[in-house]
Amino acid sequence: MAIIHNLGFPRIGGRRELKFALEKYWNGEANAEELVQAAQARFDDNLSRQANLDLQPVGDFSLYDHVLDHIIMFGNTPSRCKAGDDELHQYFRLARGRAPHDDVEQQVAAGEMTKWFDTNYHYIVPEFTCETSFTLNDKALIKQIHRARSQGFDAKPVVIGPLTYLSLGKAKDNVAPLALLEKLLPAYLQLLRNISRCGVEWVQIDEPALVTDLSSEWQQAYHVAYQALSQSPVKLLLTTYFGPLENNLKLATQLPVDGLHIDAVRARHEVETVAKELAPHKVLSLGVIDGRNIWKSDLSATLDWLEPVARNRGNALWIAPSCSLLHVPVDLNSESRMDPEIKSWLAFATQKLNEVELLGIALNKGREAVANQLAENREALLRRRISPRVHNETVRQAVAAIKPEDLTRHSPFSVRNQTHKTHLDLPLYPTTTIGSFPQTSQIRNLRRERNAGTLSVEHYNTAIKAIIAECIKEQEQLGLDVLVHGEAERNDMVEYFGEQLEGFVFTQFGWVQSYGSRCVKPPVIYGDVRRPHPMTVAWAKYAQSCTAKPLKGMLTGPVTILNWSFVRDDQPRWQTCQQIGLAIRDEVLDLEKAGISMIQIDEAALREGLPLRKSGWQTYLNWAVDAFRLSANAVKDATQIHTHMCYSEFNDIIESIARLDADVISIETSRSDMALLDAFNHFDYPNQIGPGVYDIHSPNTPSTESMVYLLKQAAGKLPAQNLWVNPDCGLKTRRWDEVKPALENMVQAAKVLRQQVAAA
Ligand SMILES: Nc1nc2c(c(=O)[nH]1)N[C@@H](CNc1ccc(C(=O)N[C@@H](CCC(=O)N[C@@H](CCC(=O)N[C@@H](CCC(=O)O)C(=O)O)C(=O)O)C(=O)O)cc1)CN2
Ligand code: MET
Ligand SMILES: [Zn+2]
Repeated sequence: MAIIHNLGFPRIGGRRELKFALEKYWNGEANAEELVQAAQARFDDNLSRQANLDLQPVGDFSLYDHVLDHIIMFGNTPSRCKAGDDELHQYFRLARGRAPHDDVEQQVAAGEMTKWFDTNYHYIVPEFTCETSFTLNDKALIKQIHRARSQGFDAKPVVIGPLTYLSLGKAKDNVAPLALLEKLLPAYLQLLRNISRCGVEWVQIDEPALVTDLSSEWQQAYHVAYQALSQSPVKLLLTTYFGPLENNLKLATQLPVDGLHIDAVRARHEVETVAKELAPHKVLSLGVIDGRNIWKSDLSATLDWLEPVARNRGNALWIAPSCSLLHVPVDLNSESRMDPEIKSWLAFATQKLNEVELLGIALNKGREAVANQLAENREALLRRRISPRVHNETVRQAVAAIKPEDLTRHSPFSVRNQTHKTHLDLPLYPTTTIGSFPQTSQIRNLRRERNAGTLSVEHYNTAIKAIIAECIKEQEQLGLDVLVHGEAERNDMVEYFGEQLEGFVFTQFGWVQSYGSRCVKPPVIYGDVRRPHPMTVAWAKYAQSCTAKPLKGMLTGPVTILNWSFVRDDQPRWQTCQQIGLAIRDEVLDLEKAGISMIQIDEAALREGLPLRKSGWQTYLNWAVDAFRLSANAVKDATQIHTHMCYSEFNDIIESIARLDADVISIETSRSDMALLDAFNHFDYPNQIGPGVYDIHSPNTPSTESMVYLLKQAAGKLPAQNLWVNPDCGLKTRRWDEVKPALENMVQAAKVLRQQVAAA
């Protein structure tokens, strides 16, 4: 009998119930008890949606972030967050720099956030020092296990494994995270003992780091760790996902655990080898349904290869989605407005579990038992394959006509830079922002009413124009040098473009958690991409008409649109990216024609698209950078191209960053004390850079002094005439009463630096 299970379920809720509960709590509109109640309702609902599985994951649920939960669980909370002993307050201080009702003295620097492997999910980075020690505090997890079991579920706790946990963290001094393993293992062993006492048989221990490049030291540490954990009274399912094991395959199959889960979507080619290497008494869990995309699986094709594996493995075969379903929306059935043809090609989390269930029945009872469902599935896939809506000959021809010179600016940067100096008339340390200004509830309500049809498009547009005019006025009053229109008309920097491009569909409720309470609705790219009409030109023109200062046109780049969408799986990603690149190129040229002299093309997701293994990097970077260049480089010398990237660890890809050849790049650096600029320094990066001087993810106000300090650091690493002054990222998640004092201080910081240069 094959066992069916799941690795994790989205926790934010199909209607983002958890988001709204969190934000109410943070704003003081709800108390802790109400927050906990809302969270329990989500927890219960998630379990009931997984009732048909043999085992239900527990511990995948989290109030904010599951890595943060582990930081708390292992007593790894940084001391700055510990004022008072309220654990929930400590939790949110580390998450976002403050707890509800914290006064200024209690506010702290939030924990650094970074991307969870190659996803658009962000986790809070564990902090390690030589002093770090671990004390187990597993109340929260144990409570969840009891809650699930008391409702009759066969709870399978999900825990991040010790080595992945250590590899996710960051050393705050010269400690080597691996040196902490010895101190960490007793806490893990105690945790597993406590879990066992709840009556649990299996624990899913996640080690996705096993699909990344590991040094021999780290490989060796896996032996040490799992030898120690083999004393655990519960059975361990060592769980890997997001890619093939490659040179870690032998290691993973030999560790003394009771079972191994592999991503049989991204590592389909390793299934037979793993099945052979893994001792026959061990459980082999195959992640056969793609947890990273929203297409229906080809169930019959899966069964074709799965049945022989199942026959050989007997009772020791489990099946599941490839990874946690955190990265896909909850339920396709909520999409009442979606084109029915396209909808029939898709599966969200709930539907994916249904697919796992069907495969389980087919394996256990024979395909006849689900013959109708299999036939329906085949039919849907066939219709998708032959649908005329997927192919567009005009797009194919435009792509075929791309010439190498289309990717290159007319003149090199040094020449363009001179032109910009004469045309743009900017001070030293020019100040600007990254694009978005607060997305107030007024803006969101306008959009909701427009979507509901209770507000006409004209009225909506008029209202948004007024907001843009107001935003421009605020920026002028703040004394910023280069203005933006503020992105009020955009629901999201990717979805907004997806809604206007052919080849995309968008959802109503396809929410995916990005970090904490923040969600995105990734659009679905199902066909060839074409831009039927300009997407941003009218707004940019209007905004420029409101001011004599230069205004940056604001676009999202092809790589970021690709990486933050659900992408078609019937052609290589680079081809889709190239098509998007052409669409954005058209938009760039239309903006230029409309008199916009600075155009920012955000590539926030360039880095996160890197394959997990270094061996795949160069190929990706080649086509990704080319797609950006295709979109950006048709402009005249006089036009200044900006780009923006957040979470910018650039040391290892600086050559590709330089090859983008953007005139100005703004990057996230404030949480890392400008250390990220070293790459630009060592490389002698010639173009201009705006290192972010304050962290926009925290509601706290940055002081002028803190920003002067950071700018001086920057000026020590790069020539002052190349530096811009801007926040780390867009301001859409902040309130105006947070943004105004922060930008006031930022403009002041630039003035201080200019005065110091003048005095020198
Ligand atoms: N795609 C993407 N990925 C990204 C980023 C990004 O900006 N986009 N940035 C980084 C992550 N940062 C992020 C920062 C902010 C938000 C964010 O603010 N998301 C919004 C949703 C944005 C959205 O689509 N809003 C819609 C829906 C509005 C809405 O909720 N309407 C309510 C009205 C109530 C209200 O919000 O006041 C309703 O219909 O009930 C709109 O503006 O139209 C949120 O969670 O709140 C997400 C990610 C990295 N990955
Ligand atoms: N222009 C965008 C903004 O300011 C860039 C955000 S990068 C996640 O919101
Ligand atoms: Zn950003």
